[in-house]
Amino acid sequence: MRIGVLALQGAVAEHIRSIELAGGTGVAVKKTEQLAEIDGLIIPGGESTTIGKLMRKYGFVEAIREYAGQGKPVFGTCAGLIVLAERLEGAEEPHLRLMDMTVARNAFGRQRESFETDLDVKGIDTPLRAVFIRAPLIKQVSDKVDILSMYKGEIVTARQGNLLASSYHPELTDDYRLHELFIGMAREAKNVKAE
Ligand SMILES: NC(=O)CC[C@H](N)C(=O)O
Repeated sequence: MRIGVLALQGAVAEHIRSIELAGGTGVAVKKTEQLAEIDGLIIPGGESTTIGKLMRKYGFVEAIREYAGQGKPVFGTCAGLIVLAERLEGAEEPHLRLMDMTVARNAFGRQRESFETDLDVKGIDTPLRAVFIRAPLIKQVSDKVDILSMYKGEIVTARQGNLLASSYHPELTDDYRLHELFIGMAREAKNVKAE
């Protein structure tokens, strides 16, 4: 499976490394035309305001909405999760408005800016190592969204059909099982299309 990583800003090389560890081929996506050549897209962590601005500038908002609308898988991690949300808490403008959830940015406060933990994730048999960095939280989801993991009573991993989102960085450890799960989603989407 060829998995693209949106390469406008953020942790791009790290995601490509995890994709390759998980048995896929990682591609840095800098132009909208490249979406036609990939089986799934990851929107990395970084700074959602910057990623959102650059997405608008280079035509990615419409292009990714169309890509996801065709049933192709999209995975947002940390800032990427913020970018996927239908609603953001406060007065902030949402970006792609693809996943039916409300997200709070920088939800852990200053005292817990960054930390690592082991998370139980639906579909992964033993706890996943997760790195949280100025992480967002999913505050509310509609019934279209499947909750895959919680941390201290808060939602940190979710899936809505072909869309996957994590509050944390799954690409900063050697535990690439969430990438494996996403590659499985890409394989599934491709098979459905081929039938
Ligand atoms: N690690 C991250 O991606 C941090 C997200 C960042 N705090 C934001 O609001 O966009």
